[in-house]
Amino acid sequence: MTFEGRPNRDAEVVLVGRSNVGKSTLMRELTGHDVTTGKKPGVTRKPNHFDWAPQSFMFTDLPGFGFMTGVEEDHREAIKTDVVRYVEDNADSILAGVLVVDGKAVIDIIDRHSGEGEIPHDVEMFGFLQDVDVQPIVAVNKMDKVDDRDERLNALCERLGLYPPWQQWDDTIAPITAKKGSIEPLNEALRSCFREAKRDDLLQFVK
Ligand SMILES: Nc1nc2c(ncn2[C@@H]2O[C@H](COP(=O)(O)OP(=O)(O)OP(=O)(O)O)[C@@H](O)[C@H]2O)c(=O)[nH]1
Ligand SMILES: [Mg+2]
Repeated sequence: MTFEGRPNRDAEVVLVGRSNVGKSTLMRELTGHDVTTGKKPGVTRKPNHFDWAPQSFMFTDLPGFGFMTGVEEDHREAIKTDVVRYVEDNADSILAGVLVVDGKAVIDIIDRHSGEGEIPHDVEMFGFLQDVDVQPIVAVNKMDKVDDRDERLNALCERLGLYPPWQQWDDTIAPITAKKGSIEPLNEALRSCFREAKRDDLLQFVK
């Protein structure tokens, strides 16, 4: 099963990340569209596309990978494979891959999965985006729950192979609180990405 029914757009920003990190909540903030969000992981099972006819641009909220209650291991792997394939197949039109992480939990999750021969999902996805030449932007969400902000963000940089301090990566590391609509660092990173790609026509899509 691969995702079907992708609208034909020549510029796209995708949201990827583990389940329950707040991708759909962020999507709602970015687009102003009502998106289904939920307390239970695994709410989004298929890509949600948000486009603006007649402009050839869309945001796509991809299903979460990683742990989901009530979802079999096989199915979880299948979702991840589909997400990877989606990004590979459409890499030419994807300007940025927004990797959404839970700022409170991400370090523990990465460290727990950093065993021998194991690459944590988030680290793997970050590297994968770079491999397929899609600009990675890490939206570090749920910052409202984080009190040691700088330490957290520096630790995340280290895990992703970026030299701290995090402040020098403001095109890549965007601390946000999607739930409260506080996403300006991400908007700024997206604007910078669009300018870099000589797509100033897309600036209208990030407030
Ligand atoms: N504290 C806090 N909670 C948030 C924030 N953003 C989202 N949440 C909550 O996190 C939960 C999951 O949000 P979703 O947007 O459904 O997460 P998702 O990544 O789309 O989840 P899947 O569709 O399962 O992959 C919800 O209970 C949200 O209210 C935030 O900035 N701060
Ligand atoms: Mg979702």
